[in-house]
Amino acid sequence: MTHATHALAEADQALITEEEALLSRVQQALEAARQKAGRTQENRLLVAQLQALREDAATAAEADLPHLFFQMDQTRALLDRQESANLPDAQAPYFAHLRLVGEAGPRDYLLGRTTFADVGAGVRVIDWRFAPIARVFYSYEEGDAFEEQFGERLSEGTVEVRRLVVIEKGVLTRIISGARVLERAADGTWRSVGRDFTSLQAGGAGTAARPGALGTGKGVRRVEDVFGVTALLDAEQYEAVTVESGQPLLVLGSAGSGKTTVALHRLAKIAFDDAERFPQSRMKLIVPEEGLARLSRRLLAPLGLGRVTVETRDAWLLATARSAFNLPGIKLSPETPPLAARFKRHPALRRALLERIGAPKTEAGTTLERLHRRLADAYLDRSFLEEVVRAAKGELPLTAIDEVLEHTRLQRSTPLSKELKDITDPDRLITVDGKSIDEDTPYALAGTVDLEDLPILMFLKAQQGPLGLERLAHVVLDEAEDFSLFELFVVRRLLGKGRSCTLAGDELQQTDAGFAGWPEALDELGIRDAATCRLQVSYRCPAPVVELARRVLGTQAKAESASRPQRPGAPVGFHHFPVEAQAQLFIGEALRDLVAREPHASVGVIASSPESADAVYRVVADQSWARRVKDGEFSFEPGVDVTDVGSVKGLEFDYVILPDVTARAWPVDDETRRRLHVAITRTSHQLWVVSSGARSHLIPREADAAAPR
Ligand SMILES: Nc1ncnc2c1ncn2[C@@H]1O[C@H](COP(=O)(O)OP(=O)(O)OP(=O)(O)O)[C@@H](O)[C@H]1O
Repeated sequence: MTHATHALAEADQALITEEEALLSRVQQALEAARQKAGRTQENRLLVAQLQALREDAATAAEADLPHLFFQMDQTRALLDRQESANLPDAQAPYFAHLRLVGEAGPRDYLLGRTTFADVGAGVRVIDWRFAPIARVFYSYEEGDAFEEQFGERLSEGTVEVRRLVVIEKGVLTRIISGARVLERAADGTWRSVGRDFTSLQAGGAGTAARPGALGTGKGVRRVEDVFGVTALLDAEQYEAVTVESGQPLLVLGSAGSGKTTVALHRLAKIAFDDAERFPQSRMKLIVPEEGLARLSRRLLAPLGLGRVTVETRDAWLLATARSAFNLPGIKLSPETPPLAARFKRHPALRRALLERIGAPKTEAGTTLERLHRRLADAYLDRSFLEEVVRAAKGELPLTAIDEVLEHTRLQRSTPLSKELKDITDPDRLITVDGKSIDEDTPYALAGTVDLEDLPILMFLKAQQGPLGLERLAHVVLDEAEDFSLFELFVVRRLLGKGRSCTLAGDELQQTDAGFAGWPEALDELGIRDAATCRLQVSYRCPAPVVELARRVLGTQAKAESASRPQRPGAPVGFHHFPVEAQAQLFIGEALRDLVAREPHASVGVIASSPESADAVYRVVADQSWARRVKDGEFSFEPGVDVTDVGSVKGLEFDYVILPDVTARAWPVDDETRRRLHVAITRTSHQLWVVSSGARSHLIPREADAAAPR
């Protein structure tokens, strides 16, 4: 490969030549290995089979051809898979180059996802999960002296070369060595560019960004870097990833500091180190929202963890309760009133309940029906409810009491079908619009159980004996601040004595009631001795976004827990309009313009509520790139997702627009502060805050001065 290398220093050119020669050597060695694998017994059979099918096809009747072609395709796919099994992907075989100089002289190592060696050719690709080479890569800089235990012996030396390399479709396109970044353009020429992690990730050219204009050039083109963030883990993240597999781990850090990244890479490392003890089928990731569940599945697959189950908290609770109570189905209430839900998740209830109800005396008393009746008796006891609200010390309003009482009464009432049992004509039990007679009436609640009650019922059952659940080898709870003590109690039962788990969380992103504090959470899980790490760098959000997010939190923001932004970035755009319709039209225009300029960008329009999201969506509904995302059903394709703050935990978008930052939608209270903070911190490149009428008082005053209109 030859290049015009204008404006490149000699040293840069030498570096490129060296890396290209290395890649070429690896590709040749891989090709040789592939061919050798192709000559194995099994492959010979497949090749023979393919040949026979080809001969059949030459003489077959036309009607038989589709079937024969199908078989040929399948055999060819099998052959491909066999040949490349356990070999690195030749299109992107590694993501880093390390040269260590020790007693035995210099030695090159390449870090990738699959180990491969051809010593004769001087090629050593090492799986990133393989210590100690990986430890040297993640923990030392170029030029550092290192000292690590390599098996039995202590190895010392210097890190002569530590480079990140991006290989796309078999072609080397970027080399990052310390502060030096070299990039290959589409025409094959190389140039030297400044170091910017975001350009590494998104591949954007980067243009001067102003608050009044949406777009920074980051979504112009897309780079499918198969190794993604694995190559970029910092030393402290790697330290957390490599915490011993049996040890419980709590990963803390502010929004976008890489908590999910660490938790998922830890899973990959554990599965690699001890596949027998930690088979994927016995590891589970539980997250509070559907959107994050979908994202996590996408992130797990390239880490080789496609068989780890990812469940939302609600789906997990229902499946676990069905199994604990041995029931094929549980009739859930369509929705728990917000204050009743908050009451049932509060730590004060966890403390008061056992005293009130006590353990069931016999196994017969542990059916869901009987336990639910006893629980409902407690919920119908006003003095008990008052005691819990008092113990909550202001975190539960007094009005929660009446809401719990009323809701429980409806749930314990006699179903309408029983009251109307004398009516024998089934048609008379259907309304004119075809619905069942109790649908959309308070009677629909009769005989139902709230989702929030499921962990409580399992907690009560467990006081009598085991829950009979299948044990898990490792559990990851992401957004762990959204799990109640009762839910953590059930997780503890799933883990049994193993205790191997990873909690990733940030108390400042707590959006579901019930967080008791980290010491209490660890106590409930029986892992008070968990290793704890606090991630220090905020990778997702540029500095202006981090600053706004901090200010929105008000006094809840704690200096000691703040991660520092890793890069500057576009200023936040504040846009205020007299009326809502103007704001919406403005957003519609800006989106059209942005998508035309940056077709590969991901944009999140994050409203305060589903209703508000519906209203904004109307202005772009006719555009093919606009999606109204409900219930977390994100596709993660380029384009615009119009959604609400209740669906975006753990997600990120290149551009975020908050379309309705009004005083009514975002009032001043601690919970709203945290919700707005979550919405703001979804931004990876640029944020716009749009308001109309009276702007939310959560937005600092100086924003007026910064506003471009
Ligand atoms: N060391 C790193 N270098 C560069 N980018 C990183 C690094 N670690 C994580 N990232 C990127 O930062 C973004 C945020 O990471 P991640 O989602 O893991 O953070 P989080 O702390 O779980 O966020 P949230 O609090 O919103 O759930 C992702 O795009 C991730 O790929």
